[in-house]
Amino acid sequence: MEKVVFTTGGTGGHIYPALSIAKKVREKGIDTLFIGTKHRMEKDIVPNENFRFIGLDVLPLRSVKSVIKMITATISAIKLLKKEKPTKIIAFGNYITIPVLIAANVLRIPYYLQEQNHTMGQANKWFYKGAKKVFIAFENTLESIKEKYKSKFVVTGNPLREEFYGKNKREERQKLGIKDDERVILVIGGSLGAKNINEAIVKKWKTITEDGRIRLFWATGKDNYEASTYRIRDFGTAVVEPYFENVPELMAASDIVICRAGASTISELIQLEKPSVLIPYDFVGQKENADVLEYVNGAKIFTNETVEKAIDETLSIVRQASMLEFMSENVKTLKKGNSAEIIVNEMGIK
Ligand SMILES: CC(=O)N[C@H]1[C@@H](OP(=O)(O)OP(=O)(O)OC[C@H]2O[C@@H](n3ccc(=O)[nH]c3=O)[C@H](O)[C@@H]2O)O[C@H](CO)[C@@H](O)[C@@H]1O
Repeated sequence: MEKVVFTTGGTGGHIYPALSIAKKVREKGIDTLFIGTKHRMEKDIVPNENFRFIGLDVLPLRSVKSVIKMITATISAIKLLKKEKPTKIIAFGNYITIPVLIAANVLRIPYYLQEQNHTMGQANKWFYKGAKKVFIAFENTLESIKEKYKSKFVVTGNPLREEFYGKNKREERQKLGIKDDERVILVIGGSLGAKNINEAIVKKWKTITEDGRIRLFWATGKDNYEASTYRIRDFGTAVVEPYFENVPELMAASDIVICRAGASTISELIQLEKPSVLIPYDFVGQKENADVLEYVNGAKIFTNETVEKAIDETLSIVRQASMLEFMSENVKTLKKGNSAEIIVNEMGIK
Protein backbone atom coordinates (compact mmCIF):
# COMPACT_ATOMS: atom_id res chain seq x y z
CA MET A 1 0.00 0.00 0.00
CA GLU A 2 1.37 3.40 -1.05
CA LYS A 3 2.02 5.88 1.79
CA VAL A 4 3.82 9.22 1.38
CA VAL A 5 5.70 11.09 4.11
CA PHE A 6 6.10 14.88 3.68
CA THR A 7 8.83 16.54 5.71
CA THR A 8 8.72 20.32 5.83
CA GLY A 9 8.54 23.36 8.07
CA GLY A 10 9.82 26.78 9.06
CA THR A 11 8.07 29.39 6.88
CA GLY A 12 5.01 29.43 4.64
CA GLY A 13 7.42 29.31 1.71
CA HIS A 14 8.40 25.72 2.64
CA ILE A 15 5.04 24.50 3.97
CA TYR A 16 2.49 25.62 1.34
CA PRO A 17 4.19 23.85 -1.61
CA ALA A 18 4.14 20.62 0.45
CA LEU A 19 0.43 21.06 1.19
CA SER A 20 -0.44 21.60 -2.49
CA ILE A 21 1.23 18.30 -3.41
CA ALA A 22 -0.24 16.47 -0.39
CA LYS A 23 -3.75 17.54 -1.38
CA LYS A 24 -3.28 15.96 -4.81
CA VAL A 25 -1.98 12.76 -3.17
CA ARG A 26 -4.89 12.66 -0.72
CA GLU A 27 -7.41 13.10 -3.58
CA LYS A 28 -6.11 9.78 -4.92
CA GLY A 29 -7.02 8.09 -1.64
CA ILE A 30 -3.36 7.61 -0.66
CA ASP A 31 -2.27 7.80 2.98
CA THR A 32 -0.02 10.73 4.00
CA LEU A 33 1.94 11.83 7.07
CA PHE A 34 3.69 15.16 7.72
CA ILE A 35 6.83 15.34 9.86
CA GLY A 36 8.11 18.79 10.91
CA THR A 37 9.13 20.44 14.17
CA LYS A 38 7.02 20.99 17.23
CA HIS A 39 8.26 24.60 17.41
CA ARG A 40 7.31 26.34 14.17
CA MET A 41 4.28 27.26 12.10
CA GLU A 42 3.85 23.82 10.45
CA LYS A 43 2.55 22.50 13.80
CA ASP A 44 -0.59 24.65 13.29
CA ILE A 45 -0.88 25.06 9.51
CA VAL A 46 -0.64 21.35 8.67
CA PRO A 47 -3.24 19.97 11.17
CA ASN A 48 -5.56 22.85 10.18
CA GLU A 49 -5.60 21.35 6.69
CA ASN A 50 -6.59 18.00 8.27
CA PHE A 51 -3.32 16.21 7.62
CA ARG A 52 -1.75 13.93 10.24
CA PHE A 53 1.30 15.74 11.70
CA ILE A 54 4.18 14.70 13.95
CA GLY A 55 6.54 17.39 15.31
CA LEU A 56 10.14 16.46 16.18
CA ASP A 57 12.28 18.48 18.60
CA VAL A 58 14.82 20.01 16.18
CA LEU A 59 16.50 23.42 16.18
CA PRO A 60 18.70 25.21 13.60
CA LEU A 61 22.24 23.77 13.75
CA ARG A 62 23.91 26.61 15.64
CA SER A 63 25.01 25.10 18.98
CA VAL A 64 26.12 21.86 20.67
CA LYS A 65 22.62 21.57 22.13
CA SER A 66 21.07 21.70 18.65
CA VAL A 67 23.44 19.01 17.37
CA ILE A 68 22.42 16.72 20.25
CA LYS A 69 18.75 17.42 19.51
CA MET A 70 19.35 16.63 15.83
CA ILE A 71 20.87 13.24 16.74
CA THR A 72 17.99 12.41 19.11
CA ALA A 73 15.44 13.50 16.50
CA THR A 74 17.16 11.32 13.89
CA ILE A 75 16.82 8.26 16.18
CA SER A 76 13.13 9.14 16.68
CA ALA A 77 12.70 9.54 12.90
CA ILE A 78 14.21 6.09 12.26
CA LYS A 79 11.82 4.50 14.80
CA LEU A 80 8.89 6.42 13.36
CA LEU A 81 9.58 5.48 9.75
CA LYS A 82 10.08 1.81 10.75
CA LYS A 83 6.61 1.90 12.32
CA GLU A 84 4.85 3.94 9.61
CA LYS A 85 6.50 2.13 6.66
CA PRO A 86 6.12 4.88 4.00
CA THR A 87 6.77 3.87 0.40
CA LYS A 88 7.98 7.37 -0.59
CA ILE A 89 9.28 10.47 1.17
CA ILE A 90 9.42 14.03 -0.12
CA ALA A 91 11.37 16.82 1.62
CA PHE A 92 11.11 20.58 1.08
CA GLY A 93 14.48 21.90 2.25
CA ASN A 94 15.94 23.36 5.47
CA TYR A 95 17.29 21.85 8.73
CA ILE A 96 13.87 20.49 9.71
CA THR A 97 14.08 17.83 7.00
CA ILE A 98 17.50 16.47 8.06
CA PRO A 99 16.42 13.77 10.59
CA VAL A 100 13.88 12.24 8.20
CA LEU A 101 16.34 12.33 5.29
CA ILE A 102 19.05 10.58 7.32
CA ALA A 103 16.45 8.00 8.40
CA ALA A 104 15.38 7.52 4.74
CA ASN A 105 19.02 6.82 3.83
CA VAL A 106 19.47 4.38 6.74
CA LEU A 107 16.23 2.50 5.95
CA ARG A 108 16.67 2.79 2.17
CA ILE A 109 13.30 4.39 1.58
CA PRO A 110 13.20 6.25 -1.77
CA TYR A 111 13.11 9.99 -1.30
CA TYR A 112 12.50 13.09 -3.41
CA LEU A 113 13.41 16.74 -2.84
CA GLN A 114 11.70 19.97 -3.79
CA GLU A 115 13.65 23.25 -3.91
CA GLN A 116 11.61 26.46 -4.01
CA ASN A 117 14.46 28.92 -4.57
CA HIS A 118 16.83 29.61 -7.42
CA THR A 119 19.82 28.81 -5.20
CA MET A 120 19.59 25.43 -3.45
CA GLY A 121 19.51 25.52 0.34
CA GLN A 122 22.09 23.63 2.42
CA ALA A 123 19.93 20.65 3.40
CA ASN A 124 18.98 19.94 -0.21
CA LYS A 125 22.63 20.33 -1.23
CA TRP A 126 23.64 17.69 1.34
CA PHE A 127 21.02 15.14 0.29
CA TYR A 128 20.39 15.51 -3.45
CA LYS A 129 22.95 12.92 -4.51
CA GLY A 130 20.91 10.14 -2.85
CA ALA A 131 17.51 11.43 -4.00
CA LYS A 132 15.44 9.65 -6.66
CA LYS A 133 14.53 13.04 -8.19
CA VAL A 134 14.89 16.71 -7.33
CA PHE A 135 12.06 19.04 -8.34
CA ILE A 136 13.28 22.57 -8.99
CA ALA A 137 11.37 25.76 -9.63
CA PHE A 138 13.79 27.51 -11.97
CA GLU A 139 15.83 26.21 -14.91
CA ASN A 140 18.96 28.20 -13.95
CA THR A 141 19.41 26.17 -10.73
CA LEU A 142 20.91 23.48 -12.99
CA GLU A 143 23.91 25.70 -13.74
CA SER A 144 25.42 24.89 -10.32
CA ILE A 145 24.83 21.11 -10.59
CA LYS A 146 27.52 18.66 -11.76
CA GLU A 147 26.79 17.07 -15.13
CA LYS A 148 26.50 13.52 -13.75
CA TYR A 149 23.64 14.48 -11.38
CA LYS A 150 21.65 16.65 -13.79
CA SER A 151 19.42 13.79 -14.96
CA LYS A 152 17.85 13.60 -11.47
CA PHE A 153 16.58 17.16 -11.76
CA VAL A 154 13.15 18.05 -13.12
CA VAL A 155 12.12 21.68 -13.66
CA THR A 156 8.53 21.80 -12.41
CA GLY A 157 8.04 25.35 -11.11
CA ASN A 158 6.83 25.75 -7.52
CA PRO A 159 3.60 24.08 -6.37
CA LEU A 160 1.07 26.86 -5.80
CA ARG A 161 -2.35 27.15 -4.20
CA GLU A 162 -4.95 25.75 -6.62
CA GLU A 163 -6.63 29.20 -6.82
CA PHE A 164 -3.70 30.53 -8.91
CA TYR A 165 -4.69 28.30 -11.84
CA GLY A 166 -7.32 29.22 -14.44
CA LYS A 167 -7.73 32.86 -13.35
CA ASN A 168 -8.89 35.42 -15.91
CA LYS A 169 -7.77 39.06 -15.54
CA ARG A 170 -10.92 40.62 -17.02
CA GLU A 171 -13.26 38.53 -14.82
CA GLU A 172 -11.32 39.28 -11.64
CA ARG A 173 -11.34 43.02 -12.44
CA GLN A 174 -15.08 42.95 -12.97
CA LYS A 175 -15.59 41.23 -9.61
CA LEU A 176 -13.54 43.98 -7.94
CA GLY A 177 -15.43 46.74 -9.80
CA ILE A 178 -12.36 47.99 -11.67
CA LYS A 179 -13.00 50.01 -14.84
CA ASP A 180 -11.18 49.26 -18.11
CA ASP A 181 -9.18 52.49 -18.04
CA GLU A 182 -8.07 52.07 -14.41
CA ARG A 183 -4.60 50.73 -13.60
CA VAL A 184 -4.17 48.33 -10.67
CA ILE A 185 -1.02 48.24 -8.56
CA LEU A 186 -0.74 45.44 -5.98
CA VAL A 187 1.79 45.84 -3.17
CA ILE A 188 2.67 42.84 -0.95
CA GLY A 189 5.67 41.98 1.20
CA GLY A 190 6.56 38.35 1.97
CA SER A 191 4.41 36.41 4.40
CA LEU A 192 5.65 38.91 7.03
CA GLY A 193 5.24 42.18 5.10
CA ALA A 194 8.06 44.57 4.19
CA LYS A 195 8.84 47.63 6.27
CA ASN A 196 10.93 49.47 3.66
CA ILE A 197 8.24 49.10 1.02
CA ASN A 198 5.60 50.40 3.45
CA GLU A 199 7.63 53.48 4.37
CA ALA A 200 8.17 54.36 0.72
CA ILE A 201 4.46 53.97 -0.08
CA VAL A 202 3.62 56.42 2.72
CA LYS A 203 6.21 58.92 1.44
CA LYS A 204 4.86 58.64 -2.10
CA TRP A 205 1.20 58.51 -1.06
CA LYS A 206 0.25 61.84 -2.68
CA THR A 207 1.92 61.01 -6.00
CA ILE A 208 0.28 57.59 -6.13
CA THR A 209 -3.23 58.73 -5.25
CA GLU A 210 -3.40 62.02 -7.16
CA ASP A 211 -3.86 60.02 -10.39
CA GLY A 212 -7.54 59.05 -10.19
CA ARG A 213 -6.96 56.13 -12.59
CA ILE A 214 -4.59 54.31 -10.22
CA ARG A 215 -6.19 51.66 -7.98
CA LEU A 216 -3.87 50.62 -5.17
CA PHE A 217 -4.17 47.35 -3.21
CA TRP A 218 -1.59 47.31 -0.42
CA ALA A 219 -0.87 44.66 2.23
CA THR A 220 1.29 46.14 4.99
CA GLY A 221 2.10 42.83 6.75
CA LYS A 222 0.22 41.55 9.82
CA ASP A 223 2.34 43.39 12.40
CA ASN A 224 2.92 46.62 10.47
CA TYR A 225 -0.55 47.95 9.78
CA GLU A 226 -0.80 50.66 12.48
CA ALA A 227 2.79 51.84 12.11
CA SER A 228 2.45 52.08 8.34
CA THR A 229 -0.92 53.76 8.01
CA TYR A 230 -1.40 56.12 10.97
CA ARG A 231 -0.19 59.15 8.95
CA ILE A 232 -2.62 58.60 6.11
CA ARG A 233 -5.83 60.58 6.58
CA ASP A 234 -7.70 59.61 3.45
CA PHE A 235 -7.37 56.22 1.80
CA GLY A 236 -9.45 57.31 -1.21
CA THR A 237 -10.07 54.29 -3.44
CA ALA A 238 -7.01 52.44 -2.08
CA VAL A 239 -7.60 49.11 -0.33
CA VAL A 240 -5.16 48.75 2.56
CA GLU A 241 -5.08 45.61 4.73
CA PRO A 242 -2.61 43.93 7.09
CA TYR A 243 -2.71 40.78 4.91
CA PHE A 244 -4.67 39.77 1.81
CA GLU A 245 -6.25 36.33 1.94
CA ASN A 246 -7.23 36.72 -1.74
CA VAL A 247 -3.84 37.29 -3.39
CA PRO A 248 -4.73 34.96 -6.33
CA GLU A 249 -7.71 37.17 -7.24
CA LEU A 250 -5.93 40.49 -6.62
CA MET A 251 -2.78 39.47 -8.46
CA ALA A 252 -4.83 38.24 -11.43
CA ALA A 253 -6.65 41.61 -11.57
CA SER A 254 -3.52 43.72 -11.26
CA ASP A 255 -1.44 45.38 -13.97
CA ILE A 256 1.78 45.38 -12.00
CA VAL A 257 2.97 44.09 -8.61
CA ILE A 258 5.47 45.62 -6.18
CA CYS A 259 6.84 42.92 -3.87
CA ARG A 260 9.74 41.03 -2.29
CA ALA A 261 11.19 38.03 -4.15
CA GLY A 262 10.29 35.01 -2.00
CA ALA A 263 10.12 31.87 -4.13
CA SER A 264 6.34 31.42 -3.98
CA THR A 265 5.63 35.04 -4.86
CA ILE A 266 7.94 34.83 -7.89
CA SER A 267 6.24 31.62 -9.04
CA GLU A 268 2.80 33.19 -8.58
CA LEU A 269 3.86 36.14 -10.76
CA ILE A 270 4.98 33.67 -13.41
CA GLN A 271 1.75 31.67 -13.27
CA LEU A 272 -0.34 34.87 -13.66
CA GLU A 273 2.10 36.41 -16.22
CA LYS A 274 2.51 39.61 -14.19
CA PRO A 275 5.01 42.43 -14.69
CA SER A 276 6.64 43.32 -11.37
CA VAL A 277 8.94 45.68 -9.54
CA LEU A 278 10.95 43.62 -7.07
CA ILE A 279 12.75 44.66 -3.90
CA PRO A 280 14.47 41.41 -2.82
CA TYR A 281 15.13 40.69 0.81
CA ASP A 282 18.72 39.93 0.06
CA PHE A 283 20.32 37.77 2.71
CA VAL A 284 18.05 34.78 2.09
CA GLY A 285 18.90 34.47 -1.62
CA GLN A 286 15.92 36.43 -2.94
CA LYS A 287 18.10 38.48 -5.32
CA GLU A 288 18.76 35.28 -7.31
CA ASN A 289 15.01 34.52 -7.41
CA ALA A 290 14.37 38.07 -8.66
CA ASP A 291 17.08 37.74 -11.34
CA VAL A 292 15.08 34.92 -12.95
CA LEU A 293 12.34 37.42 -13.86
CA GLU A 294 14.62 40.34 -14.66
CA TYR A 295 16.73 38.18 -16.98
CA VAL A 296 13.76 37.70 -19.33
CA ASN A 297 12.76 41.40 -19.03
CA GLY A 298 9.72 40.54 -16.95
CA ALA A 299 10.64 42.59 -13.87
CA LYS A 300 12.75 45.48 -12.62
CA ILE A 301 14.84 45.04 -9.49
CA PHE A 302 15.45 47.71 -6.83
CA THR A 303 16.98 47.61 -3.34
CA ASN A 304 15.86 48.63 0.15
CA GLU A 305 17.75 51.90 -0.41
CA THR A 306 15.99 52.69 -3.69
CA VAL A 307 12.37 51.77 -2.91
CA GLU A 308 11.12 55.30 -3.63
CA LYS A 309 12.65 55.08 -7.10
CA ALA A 310 10.98 51.69 -7.45
CA ILE A 311 7.61 53.34 -6.88
CA ASP A 312 8.33 56.11 -9.43
CA GLU A 313 9.30 53.43 -11.94
CA THR A 314 6.11 51.45 -11.21
CA LEU A 315 3.99 54.58 -11.80
CA SER A 316 5.79 55.15 -15.08
CA ILE A 317 5.45 51.53 -16.33
CA VAL A 318 1.81 51.20 -15.30
CA ARG A 319 0.89 54.09 -17.63
CA GLN A 320 2.53 52.40 -20.65
CA ALA A 321 0.22 49.68 -21.95
CA SER A 322 2.82 48.44 -24.46
CA MET A 323 5.48 48.09 -21.76
CA LEU A 324 3.08 46.13 -19.53
CA GLU A 325 2.29 43.81 -22.40
CA PHE A 326 5.96 43.36 -23.30
CA MET A 327 6.87 42.43 -19.71
CA SER A 328 3.88 40.11 -19.36
CA GLU A 329 4.72 38.25 -22.59
CA ASN A 330 8.28 37.77 -21.33
CA VAL A 331 7.13 36.39 -17.95
CA LYS A 332 4.85 33.94 -19.78
CA THR A 333 7.90 32.20 -21.30
CA LEU A 334 8.79 30.91 -17.80
CA LYS A 335 5.47 29.12 -17.18
CA LYS A 336 5.66 25.41 -16.39
CA GLY A 337 2.05 24.30 -15.80
CA ASN A 338 0.53 22.84 -12.63
CA SER A 339 3.65 21.98 -10.66
CA ALA A 340 1.95 19.86 -7.97
CA GLU A 341 0.36 17.66 -10.66
CA ILE A 342 3.68 17.30 -12.49
CA ILE A 343 5.47 16.33 -9.25
CA VAL A 344 2.85 13.72 -8.28
CA ASN A 345 3.25 12.16 -11.75
CA GLU A 346 7.05 12.28 -11.58
CA MET A 347 6.88 10.46 -8.21
CA GLY A 348 4.94 7.69 -9.92
CA ILE A 349 1.90 8.16 -7.66
CA LYS A 350 -1.19 6.82 -9.45
C1 LIG B 1 12.21 36.10 4.90
C2 LIG B 1 12.38 34.72 4.39
O1 LIG B 1 13.00 33.85 5.01
N1 LIG B 1 11.82 34.48 3.20
C3 LIG B 1 11.86 33.17 2.57
C4 LIG B 1 10.52 32.47 2.76
O2 LIG B 1 9.60 33.33 2.12
P1 LIG B 1 8.12 33.76 2.47
O3 LIG B 1 7.34 32.60 2.96
O4 LIG B 1 8.12 35.02 3.26
O5 LIG B 1 7.75 34.24 0.95
P2 LIG B 1 7.16 33.51 -0.31
O6 LIG B 1 7.17 34.50 -1.41
O7 LIG B 1 7.81 32.19 -0.61
O8 LIG B 1 5.64 33.24 0.15
C5 LIG B 1 4.81 34.28 0.60
C6 LIG B 1 3.37 33.81 0.41
O9 LIG B 1 2.51 34.67 1.14
C7 LIG B 1 1.45 35.07 0.30
N2 LIG B 1 0.91 36.36 0.78
C8 LIG B 1 1.71 37.44 1.00
C9 LIG B 1 1.17 38.65 1.45
C10 LIG B 1 -0.24 38.73 1.64
O10 LIG B 1 -0.81 39.74 2.04
N3 LIG B 1 -0.99 37.63 1.41
C11 LIG B 1 -0.47 36.44 0.98
O11 LIG B 1 -1.21 35.46 0.76
C12 LIG B 1 2.04 35.14 -1.10
O12 LIG B 1 1.01 35.07 -2.07
C13 LIG B 1 2.93 33.91 -1.07
O13 LIG B 1 2.21 32.74 -1.40
O14 LIG B 1 10.55 31.18 2.12
C14 LIG B 1 10.77 31.25 0.69
C15 LIG B 1 10.72 29.83 0.13
O15 LIG B 1 11.77 29.02 0.61
C16 LIG B 1 12.10 31.95 0.38
O16 LIG B 1 12.20 32.15 -1.02
C17 LIG B 1 12.12 33.32 1.07
O17 LIG B 1 13.37 33.93 0.81
